[in-house]
Amino acid sequence: MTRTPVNVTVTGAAGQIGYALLFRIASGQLLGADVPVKLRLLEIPQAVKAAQGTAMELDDCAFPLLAGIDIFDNPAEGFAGANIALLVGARPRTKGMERGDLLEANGGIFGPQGKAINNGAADDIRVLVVGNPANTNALIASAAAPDVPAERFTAMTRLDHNRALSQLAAKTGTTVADIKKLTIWGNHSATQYPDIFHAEVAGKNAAEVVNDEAWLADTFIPTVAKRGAAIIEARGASSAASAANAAVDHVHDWVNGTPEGDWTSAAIPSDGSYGVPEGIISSFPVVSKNGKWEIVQGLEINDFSRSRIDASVAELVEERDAVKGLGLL
Ligand SMILES: NC(=O)c1ccc[n+]([C@@H]2O[C@H](COP(=O)([O-])OP(=O)(O)OC[C@H]3O[C@@H](n4cnc5c(N)ncnc54)[C@H](O)[C@@H]3O)[C@@H](O)[C@H]2O)c1
Ligand SMILES: O=C(O)C[C@H](O)C(=O)O
Repeated sequence: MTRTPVNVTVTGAAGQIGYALLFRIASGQLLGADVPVKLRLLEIPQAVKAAQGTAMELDDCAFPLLAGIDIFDNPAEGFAGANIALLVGARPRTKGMERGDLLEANGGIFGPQGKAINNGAADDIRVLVVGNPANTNALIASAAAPDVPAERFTAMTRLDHNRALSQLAAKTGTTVADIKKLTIWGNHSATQYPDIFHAEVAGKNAAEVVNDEAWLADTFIPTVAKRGAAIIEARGASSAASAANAAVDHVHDWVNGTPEGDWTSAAIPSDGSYGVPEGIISSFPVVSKNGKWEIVQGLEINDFSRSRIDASVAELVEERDAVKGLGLL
């Protein structure tokens, strides 16, 4: 093995997404079958022992691409030299907690982590925030890292994208491989807007194939947008393997590029495209070229889509203003 290993930092490594994610990274699915990785696991002190247990299991898999595992309980060490950072660990909402409390608690995590990334990560650092509220946590981390280009901070809506692919395939009697150019717009929350107006099913316009606006408004959109809650209800815990899978998809495509003739969805800093205020970390239709996300331009947005994009973006603006009010930006 001649290539220098890529340093991948994973926060919340002892959590349930961490458990589903680390083995996929170590097996080569994140970056490619010829790319060695070094894992840097960041946890809170109380969870370090559990992270050590996971590291023992990683060792026991004897992954040829896994060049090392280190475990840390402080961000400065955890992000030192990181090329890829997956920010999974977050403060979950607990009983009686208001939205503002949640944003503040997460500010206490993502602010210091952003600062540590700013001070110690590698120059080519790429950050994916998975921990909720993911878009705004990414904004907080980015604001704390003024020396890192804002475009390197992204949040995950790939799980929503994958959920939408599956729902549309089921409705149209096709497979996800037949579907292209689907988009998730806005926030990774119940206001998100899964858009099929530019999507294709086996080469035909998806909205025309479906031809059922009631299904779109009353079944498809709420099913995708509330899927996270439905999984919590069914499993008694939030999605883990599917979230880990989406994180692998996001980083894989960011680094290696999206397939020709298709696009995906990712929450990236807005450049003002499609009327989304500049700087907000919002989900868009994106392609990755030469290791950079680019927003797909020139799509016509109909009234049905416009009102839904605007509603989700308004929620992101509210979250941004709330964290600004808390002095986190
Ligand atoms: N964006 C998405 O699509 C998506 C999907 C599913 C879950 N999520 C979110 O991902 C997050 C993690 O989910 P999970 O099921 O793995 O949760 P979990 O509770 O099983 O694990 C979270 C882990 O994070 C750790 N942690 C907490 N604070 C930390 C800090 N400051 N530094 C490092 N580690 C820290 C905890 O000790 C814990 O081990 C949650 O916020 C969840 O809502 C997002
Ligand atoms: O953890 C959650 O609240 C749900 C999660 O974001 C999901 O979409 O599955």
